[in-house]
Amino acid sequence: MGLRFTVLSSGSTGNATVVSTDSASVLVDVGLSGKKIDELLREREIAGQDLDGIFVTHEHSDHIKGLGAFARRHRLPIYANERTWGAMLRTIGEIPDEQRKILPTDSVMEIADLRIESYAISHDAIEPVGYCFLADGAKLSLATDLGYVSDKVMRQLQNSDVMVLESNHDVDMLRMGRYPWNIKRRILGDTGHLSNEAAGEALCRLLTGSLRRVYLAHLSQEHNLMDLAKLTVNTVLEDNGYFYQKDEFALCETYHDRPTLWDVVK
Ligand SMILES: Nc1ccn([C@@H]2O[C@H](COP(=O)(O)O)[C@@H](O)[C@H]2O)c(=O)n1
Repeated sequence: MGLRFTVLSSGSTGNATVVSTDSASVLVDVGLSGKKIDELLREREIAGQDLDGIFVTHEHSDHIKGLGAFARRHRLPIYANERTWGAMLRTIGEIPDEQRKILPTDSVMEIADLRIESYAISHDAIEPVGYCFLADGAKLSLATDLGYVSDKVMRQLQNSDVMVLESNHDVDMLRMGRYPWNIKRRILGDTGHLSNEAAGEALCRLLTGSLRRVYLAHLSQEHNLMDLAKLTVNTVLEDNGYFYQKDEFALCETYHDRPTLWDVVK
């Protein structure tokens, strides 16, 4: 079946994504309780102990809430860079040495036929990363929790077939919303979260030959709506002269309260 994935949950209430090939299966982040992740995996006919490892993007609780319990229960290796390990150790509890794996930022590793590339992103965590997954000539890129898309990130995301891209908020809804000003400033800043417009602008530079689907992710439940996110991204694309046919490219949804269907990347 080739490279495939399901976003189990997306948003500030918890993030987790499964990426699989016929020979490897990994989880990116465990932002829900270990019990809930097991339940969602079962729904997708995956057993926790069959995973080959967990890749951590950063230490914020919506990405590591269930990490310790889940990894210990299934004796899974956890991959993160050294500074992220340092930042999350006190919250995830004791992890046996054999499960602690250091994956430096901007490095590449392979598990069976799955190639995993980590890349640095701009977010207010100690050393946050995104991941690209490649197998069978297909590329899936995960890009959430980033304040802006740097040229380096842009180069990393090039030639993706499918992307999971942050579209956190509508700027006007956020500005008028009830969050305290310091949190609004954080979200809008360079180490915060991508707005719908910023996601659209990034896509203008990424909508090249191979990109077929983009899953809008990490939507705020306070300051966004899926239809608004899609409309804004499409408007930015059209304003910049990017028009596409429905059979060429699609904007897809992720959810905070249910998994996406399996997507076979290519
Ligand atoms: N009281 C709050 C609410 C949210 N945050 C952080 O803001 C970011 C965006 O959150 P959404 O739920 O609106 O997507 C996210 O990083 C939250 O953790 C906060 O710090 N305090």
